[in-house]
Amino acid sequence: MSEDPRTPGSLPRGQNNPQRCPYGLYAEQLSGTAFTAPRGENQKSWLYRIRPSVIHGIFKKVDQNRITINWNERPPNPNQIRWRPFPLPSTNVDFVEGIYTVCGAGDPRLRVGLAIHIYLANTSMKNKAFYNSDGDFLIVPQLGTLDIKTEFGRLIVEPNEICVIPQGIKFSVDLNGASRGYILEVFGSHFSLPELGPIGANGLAYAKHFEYPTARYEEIEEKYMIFTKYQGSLFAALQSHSPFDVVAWQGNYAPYKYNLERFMTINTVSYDHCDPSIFTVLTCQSQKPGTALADFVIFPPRWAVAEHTFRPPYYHRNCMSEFMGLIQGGYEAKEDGFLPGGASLHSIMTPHGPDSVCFDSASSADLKPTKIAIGDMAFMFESCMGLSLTEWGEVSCSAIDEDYNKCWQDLKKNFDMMKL
Ligand SMILES: O=C(O)Cc1cc(O)ccc1O
Ligand SMILES: [Fe+2]
Repeated sequence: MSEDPRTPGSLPRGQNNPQRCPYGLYAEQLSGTAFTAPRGENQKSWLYRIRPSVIHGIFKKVDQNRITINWNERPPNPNQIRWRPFPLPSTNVDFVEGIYTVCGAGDPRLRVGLAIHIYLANTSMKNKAFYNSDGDFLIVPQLGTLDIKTEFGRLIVEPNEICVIPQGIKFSVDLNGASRGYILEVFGSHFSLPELGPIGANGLAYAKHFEYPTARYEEIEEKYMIFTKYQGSLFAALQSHSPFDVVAWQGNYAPYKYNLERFMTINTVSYDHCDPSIFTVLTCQSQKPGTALADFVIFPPRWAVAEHTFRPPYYHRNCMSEFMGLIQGGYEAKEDGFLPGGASLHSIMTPHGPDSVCFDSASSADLKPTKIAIGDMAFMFESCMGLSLTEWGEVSCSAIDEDYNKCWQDLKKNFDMMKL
């Protein structure tokens, strides 16, 4: 619930849809779930705005090949994939012009699936707004601050913070220089906090630490270009006023941000390695109980105290897809090659795990309590879907590390049947 402080009393009292709204505003509902979704999942907001959203010109398709849902651009590739830091643009590029789809699966028309994008930009969006008709964006900035104007108010999101802009909500991004980051897009359902089970009522990400914007309208009678991603293609329509004209809003469907440093990390205090689901910040559930269409998981700074344990991530084959990125610092399973602004993809059943340097050092490390470096922040998008790489992701991004697979090849045979 939020009112622009310049217009007190702008939220109607006692009802959503008065015959005449305060200050001559228009009432508009934004539905984020079906009208009839169960109460616990139902999401909607009421916006009180200077003009209703419907006053816009005709949408025309934008000619571009960066954003896609064509998962057949490349043949399937079961190899381990690693990207060096994605190169920043050398010309002026704004946030929407700088989004490139790397991989994904499913179809926004069926409301099932996801896409992973990288943004590489350096210029503010001028009289432009974007909304995603296909699903929610979870944005992970790695370089540069995102100053995001949304219909619901302003969100300033820095590296080590994330934000979620749900389906349909218009936003515009101002940048203060070179900017790079990751976007997890989910089609068809929304992000929620994971269940805590035996952890109890406290732990992981606290609901109270999610920050929502305050209504802030602008009254600008100038040409605005409204972009939307609709069924995987980009469209643009012109209108003669700012879409950021919401004076007040109420409801539970709104953008938000979260500072990853607030995460209350839980892990072993005895022995062995917890599965990385213990670090889930947000989850977007599939239809299958307990199985995520996409989890957003972080690897935050923490104490490692496990006794008689190989502490780094175990060697692994997974029925899920694992896409990883690095915001800053390093990652415990890879001594080098996995760099801030880069990424890796370990697809369904593709073996992965610590590189040989990491294996050797962790197998003989002195197991005193150690702090996994302050400032490290790796993350994972984990999905039950098999992901297809795009042409950009596999070829034209020019960031593929062709030597990635070599990092495991000199893992030695240590087996000795005489030595227990
Ligand atoms: O590095 C990875 O692949 C992610 C990962 C981390 C971990 O601690 C355990 C399993 C796992 O897949
Ligand atoms: Fe894994």
